[in-house]
Formats: sequence, structure tokens, C-alpha cells
Amino acid sequence: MLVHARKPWQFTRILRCARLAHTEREARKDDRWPGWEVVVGIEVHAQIKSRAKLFSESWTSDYSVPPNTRVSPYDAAFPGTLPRLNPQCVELGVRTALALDANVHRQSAFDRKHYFYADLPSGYQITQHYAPFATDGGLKLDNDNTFVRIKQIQLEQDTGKSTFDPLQGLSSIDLNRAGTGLMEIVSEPDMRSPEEAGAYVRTLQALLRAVGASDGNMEQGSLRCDVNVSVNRKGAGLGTRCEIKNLNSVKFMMVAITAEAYRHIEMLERGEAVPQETRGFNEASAETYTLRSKEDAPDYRYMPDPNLPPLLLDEAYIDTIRRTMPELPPATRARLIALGLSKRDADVLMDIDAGRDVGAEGAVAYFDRVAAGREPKAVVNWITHELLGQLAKRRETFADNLISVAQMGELVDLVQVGRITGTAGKTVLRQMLDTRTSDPPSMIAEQLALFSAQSGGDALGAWCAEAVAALPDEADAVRRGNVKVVNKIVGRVMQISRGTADARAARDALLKMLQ
Ligand SMILES: Nc1ncnc2c1ncn2[C@@H]1O[C@H](COP(=O)(O)OP(=O)(O)OP(=O)(O)O)[C@@H](O)[C@H]1O
Ligand SMILES: [Mg+2]
Ligand SMILES: [Mg+2]
Repeated sequence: MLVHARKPWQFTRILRCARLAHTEREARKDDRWPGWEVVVGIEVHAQIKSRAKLFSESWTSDYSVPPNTRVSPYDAAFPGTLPRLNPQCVELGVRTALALDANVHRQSAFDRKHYFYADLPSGYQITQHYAPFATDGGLKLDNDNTFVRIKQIQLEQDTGKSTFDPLQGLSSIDLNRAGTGLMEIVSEPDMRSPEEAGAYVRTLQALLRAVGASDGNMEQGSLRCDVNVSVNRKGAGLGTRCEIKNLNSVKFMMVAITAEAYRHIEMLERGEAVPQETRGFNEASAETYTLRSKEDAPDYRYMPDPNLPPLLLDEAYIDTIRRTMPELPPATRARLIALGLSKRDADVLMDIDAGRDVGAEGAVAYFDRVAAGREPKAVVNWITHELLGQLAKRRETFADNLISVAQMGELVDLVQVGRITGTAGKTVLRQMLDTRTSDPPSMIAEQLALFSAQSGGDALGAWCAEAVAALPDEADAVRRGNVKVVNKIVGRVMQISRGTADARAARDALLKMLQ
């Protein structure tokens, strides 16, 4: 086993952050469980966004792929097959470790963890039990100043999937997932509430997506959490933890932690000890239940994998990755706010990206390209209010957006210089979404006669004439001296002009025509 030195500067920084977070938490007492402290540590399994599996050349897949079509002989544990480490998984792992400010070790190793299950054909999972490739990182949460220390990050294999059909009494095994690369990211027990645990997973999700290491999608199983919960009287040492396995949404994870905390508190208040257990969570009843006690814990018989040499990473390799790190979410948020965006607007843009597929253009990148040389606040309004709003009305999301950067830029310009009004701009945007056209917005404004009166010649006179013709009775009333009725005709002018006319000028022109 290797002994890993912690960099001194990192140690003091982590301690300082942890202390700060601790005093802030002290100030914020939790009145759900007065006198008690709830402690949470999380093991996150994130599927690595790599084309090929961790030790074989077969491709990784999602639910859409037919069962057992992405399985190499190695994945099915055929005798005589050997593992070959996929460098892309290592690179994405190192990227994640650097983003989490962890120590990436020059030397690490792979071990076998044995257990017997139908979706694990070799009878063991390759993981990094004794010498993980990265240790001692940390993550500052988005919600407040909570700092969660990361104990270690290890590379390991995913298993296959088994499904049981009770009607036929048949178990089916799908090995498509078998051997897909996973990172297990293990936190220290640094969270003190279900909310902090939720914020941790969300912050980690956004980070994994920003570095392109994982989809981080809990619903689709590309990010899975085991949460460890314990409870202790304030000021006393840590209590006994129970581990709740396989939570597949942040919401249910928070419910499970709350339920587990109350269960522990009730036992402790009755004077019973909490036995260390591995538990499951029933979403319908919002309760956790025993899977196995510590006594039944499997003996994994860990041993170094004899087929895999140590993983050696040289400093130059790690440096190259460090130099090509993308912008991380805290830096993105700070940059957007420095451009003049409100925190809320920055968060809206970043939230879109938190939910996007890795690889697709994100909302922040789109904003950056449209905003180049333009007023950032105007651009963010058009994107977050108008574009997202209209997409939402159509039950579409940013991923469905077909408005190009050039189109969006020109639209903002037309409105900013006053060639069309804001209302007309919205009409142009709607037309572009409806027709999925690649025409420039100026051409669409021209076709729809949306150019403002000043720039479009005597459009106002024509609109007034059309409105008068459309409302003869009202026009007569105005002619007979009932001036109030003119407002109704002004309304029609606005309608005909799609909001581009100046209402006051229209009123004046109508009165001149009719009196
Ligand atoms: N008293 C405690 N209360 C809450 N969480 C704890 C406590 N002690 C440890 N933990 C958390 O439990 C987790 C232990 O995970 P780790 O991967 O080290 O071991 P494991 O759960 O025993 O093994 P496996 O990976 O096989 O599940 C860590 O996230 C740690 O922060
Ligand atoms: Mg673990
Ligand atoms: Mg565990």
C-alpha cells in the first residue's frame, strides 16, 4: 500500500474551510431535531463519459441500446481474456480529481473485490481499494459556504444489469453496462443536513458536467448515490452510520436522509444503540429498511489484480490536463456576474447547462457568443426571458433551440438600435421558432412589415387608414365628437402594426384624420 503525502498548503486550506463551515453551521441550529446533530457522508458512483469501457474496447451504451449488443468477450469474463486500461477513462478521472482539488497520485493500483451475482460474470469487480488514484480533495457547495472534504476518488468497473420478470419467473441479464468505467467519489462525513447533502450532489453534478467527465444523470443511472447517515447528541462524537444504497434522485435522497435521521433519534431516545446496517429506501412509504446487518456484511476478499500493472501517471501528463481544464462553475458564475448579470440570471443560464447532455452547446457558451461585442444584460434578457419563455410555451427546452448565434445577435441589435420595437422583436422570434427558418431577423421583420415607423416611411398613415376602415362605427363616433372612442382605434393600429407603432403618434394622426 502506498502512503500519500498531502501538500501542506492544501491541508491548511481544507482545515480553514472546514472550520469556517463548522462555525457557520453552529450558528444555524436545526429545529427539526433540537439537541441532535445529523451527519452525512456520501459515496457517489459516476459513470465516466467515455466511448469505450474501462478495460475493453466495446462501446458504452444507455437504455436505448438493445440488450447484450455491446459486450466483448472480456466483459463476459471469457477465460483467457485480459483487461486493457482505456486512457480516456484515466484522463476524465484525472480531470475530475483536479476539479475537486485532490492529490492525483503518480502511482496507484487496481484490486479485485469479490462477490457473486449474476450480473458480474467474473465474480469480482475491479476497483482501487488499497491505492486510489486521487485522495484529499474538497468541494465548496453552491448553497452557502459549506465545504465538503473528498476522501478519495477511485476508478472501478460497473456491473451488468439483471431484471426479473415475475410473470414468467425469469431473470434476464444484460451485460451492456458490464465493465463501463465508474468513478467512486467518497466524501468525508462533512454534511450536517439533508439540504447540505442535496446541495453537495447538485454541485458535484454540475462540476462533472462542466469537465465533461460524466452525464451525472441520476434518473438514467449515470450518477448513483449511497448515503451514510449517523446521528449524535450535539458535542458528542460521531454516531454509528447506516448506509442507504442506490438512491436515484436528489429529492428522494433528501427524504431518505430525513427518515433515517428520525429513525436513529427515536432509537437513541429509547436508549437503544443504532446497529450498523446497509439499508434500502422505499419511495412509496418514505422509509428505509434493512438490507443486511454488519454481521452479514460480505467478505470481499480484496486482492491486487494480477493482470493489471500499477497505474503510473507522470507529472507532465497531469500538468497537461491541468493546463487544459475548462472553466469550472464557480469561475463561470463569477465571470457572468462581473459582466453585469444578476446572480439570478447567471444561475438560470448555468442551470440549463447543469441539465444538458455533455457535448451539446451549453447556454453559457451560447450567451458568450451572442454577447461578444453586445450589451450583456440585453443579451441575457433575450435569452433567459424571451427565448426560454417562448421555448417553454412550445414545451421545448434550450436543447431544441434552433436560433443561431448570428440570428440572436442580429435580433438583439435590431431592437437595441430601435429599428424594431421590443414587441416586434418578440414577434420576429416567434416567427423564427414557428418556421424554423435560417433567414436573418431583418428579412423576417421586413416581410412582416415590422420596421418601426421612423425607419419604415409612412407606415403609420397606412395603419391608421386600415384601422379606420376596419372600425367604421367607432370612426363615426369620433367624427361626431366622442373623442374617447379613438382609443379603441389606436388599439387596432397597435394590433395591425404588431406593436411597432408609437401609440401617441397614432392617436394624434387618427384625431387629425377624423376631426
Ligand atoms: N459516522 C458517520 N456518519 C455518517 N457518515 C459516515 C460516518 N463515518 C463514515 N461515513 C461516511 O461513510 C462513507 C464510507 O465509504 P467508504 O467507501 O469509505 O466505505 P464503505 O461504505 O465501508 O465501503 P463500500 O465502498 O464497500 O460501500 C464515507 O462517505 C464517509 O464519509
Ligand atoms: Mg465506498
Ligand atoms: Mg459504502
